[in-house]
Amino acid sequence: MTVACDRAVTSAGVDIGGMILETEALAKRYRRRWALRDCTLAVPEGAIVGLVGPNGAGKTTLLQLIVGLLSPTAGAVRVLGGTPDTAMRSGRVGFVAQDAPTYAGLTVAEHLSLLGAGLNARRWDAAAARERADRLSLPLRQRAGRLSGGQRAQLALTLALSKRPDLLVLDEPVASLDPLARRAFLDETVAAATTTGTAVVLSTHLVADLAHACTHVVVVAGGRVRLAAPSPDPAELERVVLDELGRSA
Ligand SMILES: Nc1ncnc2c1ncn2[C@@H]1O[C@H](COP(=O)(O)OP(=O)(O)OP(=O)(O)O)[C@@H](O)[C@H]1O
Repeated sequence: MTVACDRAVTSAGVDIGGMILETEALAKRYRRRWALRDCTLAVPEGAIVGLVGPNGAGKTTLLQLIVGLLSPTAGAVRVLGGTPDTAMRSGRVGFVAQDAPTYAGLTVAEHLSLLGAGLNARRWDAAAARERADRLSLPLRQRAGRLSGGQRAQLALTLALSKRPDLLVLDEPVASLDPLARRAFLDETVAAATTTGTAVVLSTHLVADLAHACTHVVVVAGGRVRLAAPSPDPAELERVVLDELGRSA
């Protein structure tokens, strides 16, 4: 499916130079089953794209193609003008997977000191990482394996945000956060997009979150993009998304 809208998504064949992320007829098949088909998107600097769709729709598949954890069966994905692998190696992409992986044997402080600086020393904002960890009362001396699910997610998000990435890719980042933490995290995401131009692609089942933070919404169902458009008015968003999902059910 090729879709068009003013900023985040353009038609195939249109000059979309300068985009942080582009996918062109991107597709992934597992054996005989297509998990994602014909996905064409273009995401510019500063856009926050909310990816929504039912279980098994293809959201994680799309995000993993973007960060190079999966290879396309067909089509192409370009991140920061190059391949996902090159972009990931550059340290300019922050990625938090669905299960917010951390190193169980390392403490919070060790994550911040060893991993953070190791990811990309030039961009790593150690002060911001420490300030965020303190603000969230993450226990610095505790091993990640002993953190709660929400604390582990917050640690992974702290690492990703403090890299000051050009692209932030988040697979259900707020699922395990309490409501206040969710709202605060979304505010931080908006701040990163507006102040440093970070482009964000995040999947969520919480449509209300899209209204709060996202500039664009992409609805995926059955492995196909059903809607890709600027976020409608917050009051309208839930109805638009549910209508689209209802049509594709
Ligand atoms: N490794 C795999 N092998 C075979 N099929 C897979 C594999 N990973 C995902 N799939 C299938 O691909 C489809 C899309 O899965 P995906 O995980 O991308 O969905 P999702 O939208 O992220 O779902 P959820 O909201 O439940 O996390 C599903 O039908 C799933 O069963």
